[in-house]
Amino acid sequence: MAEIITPRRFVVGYALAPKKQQSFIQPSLVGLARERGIDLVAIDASRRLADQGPFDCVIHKLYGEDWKAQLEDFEARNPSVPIVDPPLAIERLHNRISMLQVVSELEIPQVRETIGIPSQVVIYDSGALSNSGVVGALHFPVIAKPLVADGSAKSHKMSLVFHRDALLKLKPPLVLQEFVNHGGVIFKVYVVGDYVQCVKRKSLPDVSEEKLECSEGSVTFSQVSNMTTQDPTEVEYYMHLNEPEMPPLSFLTEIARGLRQAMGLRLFNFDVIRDVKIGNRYLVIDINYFPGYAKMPSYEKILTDFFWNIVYENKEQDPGGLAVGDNDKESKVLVGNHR
Ligand SMILES: Nc1ncnc2c1ncn2[C@@H]1O[C@H](COP(=O)(O)OP(=O)(O)OP(=O)(O)O)[C@@H](O)[C@H]1O
Ligand SMILES: O=P(O)(O)O[C@H]1[C@H](OP(=O)(O)O)[C@@H](OP(=O)(O)O)[C@@H](O)[C@@H](O)[C@@H]1OP(=O)(O)O
Ligand SMILES: [Mg+2]
Ligand SMILES: [Mg+2]
Repeated sequence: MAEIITPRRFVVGYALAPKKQQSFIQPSLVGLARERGIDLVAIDASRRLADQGPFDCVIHKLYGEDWKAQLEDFEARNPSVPIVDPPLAIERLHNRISMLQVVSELEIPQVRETIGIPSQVVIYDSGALSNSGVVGALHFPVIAKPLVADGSAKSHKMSLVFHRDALLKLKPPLVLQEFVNHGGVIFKVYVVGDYVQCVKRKSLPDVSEEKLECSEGSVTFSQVSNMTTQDPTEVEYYMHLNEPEMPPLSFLTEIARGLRQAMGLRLFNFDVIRDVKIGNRYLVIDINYFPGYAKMPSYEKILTDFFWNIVYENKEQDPGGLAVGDNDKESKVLVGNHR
């Protein structure tokens, strides 16, 4: 009698905060993954991880020592199950200094375009805010960013500071980063393993020397690139978003590859601005772990391919089952507008 071989199914366990789960785990993603033999299963973070599963891969974006300990325990018991990504590697992105350090250390060809980070200083205590030795070399305006980037609303609250005296009311620990005029547009570069996609987003408008002189103190803002508006006066602004040229794809791909390797991370995005004074000078200003992928066109296919590659590569040698779907290992790059 002929033997019936049932295609092997894989389970990707996900541990995400409720808001992230709602935006990322869309029925369209769950459905496409299911068709390719991958079941996405929620992990209950309030229960012991090692008691859940079995999983062929774990993806996660949760903070705190408890969760880290859960992952360590799980890894010790299931050494062959990939955890995407290692908590230690993710932690580098929870501090805005260590986050950008890796950009300064990138070793990529910089022939026509160059990459760097804005000048910045870290401030641990209020005294340093009035210390010329610390803030004296900064060119204003500057952006004051909370040092810690832990996903809280507080960690996204920033101030654009026009003059030195306005620094005194800020609450350390923070990073003072020079504001670089960049034409009001940022490029968000999404990385999913080998895959790279760049979208344009709204940013803060440029600050002219005249505006700097007549502006007082500072203004606060939060997550400006995620803001949508109904205001008709901004319609014109949005139309201009289509105008700026994208950075060259090959250049962004090189940066993405360099960052991926240096950080040991597969799921992240980075924000890039182009210095208006030096047209081919690009600056990385932010790197985010497991960003809002659902805002990326075709995210379902991109993420399903990613999961498939991980579980298939891991189980290729496994005699216990037969995998389904196609294994597309090619690195892809796509450029488009924010949907
Ligand atoms: N050095 C800079 N020069 C000019 N604009 C900047 C600079 N740093 C930040 N910005 C602007 O401020 C916004 C917020 O900064 P940043 O990306 O560091 O914050 P975030 O809260 O971590 O953002 P995200 O929501 O992407 O995590 C940027 O999207 C950009 O519009
Ligand atoms: O949902 P989360 O809480 O993870 O929010 C992340 C948000 O994704 P979302 O669009 O799904 O809200 C990201 O947006 P894009 O860069 O893709 O625009 C970015 O703002 C991250 O910094 C946020 O992560 P956090 O820094 O707060 O940890
Ligand atoms: Mg950002
Ligand atoms: Mg960020």
